[in-house]
Amino acid sequence: MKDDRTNVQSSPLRVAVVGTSAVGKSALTVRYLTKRFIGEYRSDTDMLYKCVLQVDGAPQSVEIMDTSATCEKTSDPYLQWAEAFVVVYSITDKDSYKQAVSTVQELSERRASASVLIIGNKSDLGHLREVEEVEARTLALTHSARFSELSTAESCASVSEVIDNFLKEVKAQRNGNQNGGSPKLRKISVTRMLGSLIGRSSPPPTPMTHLIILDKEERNKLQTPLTRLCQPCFRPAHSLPCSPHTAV
Ligand SMILES: Nc1nc2c(ncn2[C@@H]2O[C@H](COP(=O)(O)OP(=O)(O)OP(=O)(O)O)[C@@H](O)[C@H]2O)c(=O)[nH]1
Repeated sequence: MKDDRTNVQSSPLRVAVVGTSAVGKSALTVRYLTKRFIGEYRSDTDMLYKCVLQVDGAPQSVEIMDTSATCEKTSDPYLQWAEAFVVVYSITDKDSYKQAVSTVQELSERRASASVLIIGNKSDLGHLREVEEVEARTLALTHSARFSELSTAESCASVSEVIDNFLKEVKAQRNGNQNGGSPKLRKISVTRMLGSLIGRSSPPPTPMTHLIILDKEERNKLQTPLTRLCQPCFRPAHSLPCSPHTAV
């Protein structure tokens, strides 16, 4: 389906970036969208980036949800919202890998048709390695997922290549086109600069790829009718709010 005014495919590719705290989800997302590596980010809220990318030769709306790991609750909202998942762990953190394994297994069971990319981040810290590459590669093979080990901090090119190719596959899968297309993607438009995702102590990057932050109204639109979400962590609140947050 196309929007005649913009010639942009109107139904966005929705990608959720998930993983435990401090594995580099925000760094990875912002690195991909802006080419910049920024050391510290706010970690108490989810960020939704809306942009238009050139995917496989055509402009394509893409929404990337950088999830916050502040509140360890069910991933249900993301399971329902996204059609593709980037599961991030740190090669220096075995627990983060265990959580990635659990997430990938859950995706296999509940979203079998979703595209999954597993990223082992922080490969520049090989001397602190706790997760062997072969482990994660085997996990990916077992679940028909993509896998890459990389350093968001050191290699912008790797981040771009891996996610570009992933988006191309997501789009191809949606279109039922198994042949894929050009791996070279180019960002062609953006909507708004986002400086607020960066911690107060960090200077804003300028210029940067323009992004949109997920505001409360937009966040609520992602909510299924029967699901109450904890605000701001955007995970379901059951009998109690997700401490220390307040249910909406
Ligand atoms: N050495 C190294 N550090 C990294 C890399 N990527 C991210 N970091 C650092 O890891 C820390 C956590 O990065 P974030 O992007 O905030 O991690 P996150 O997964 O979004 O964390 P939450 O918001 O808590 O869920 C920061 O200090 C980053 O600078 C990397 O490739 N190498």
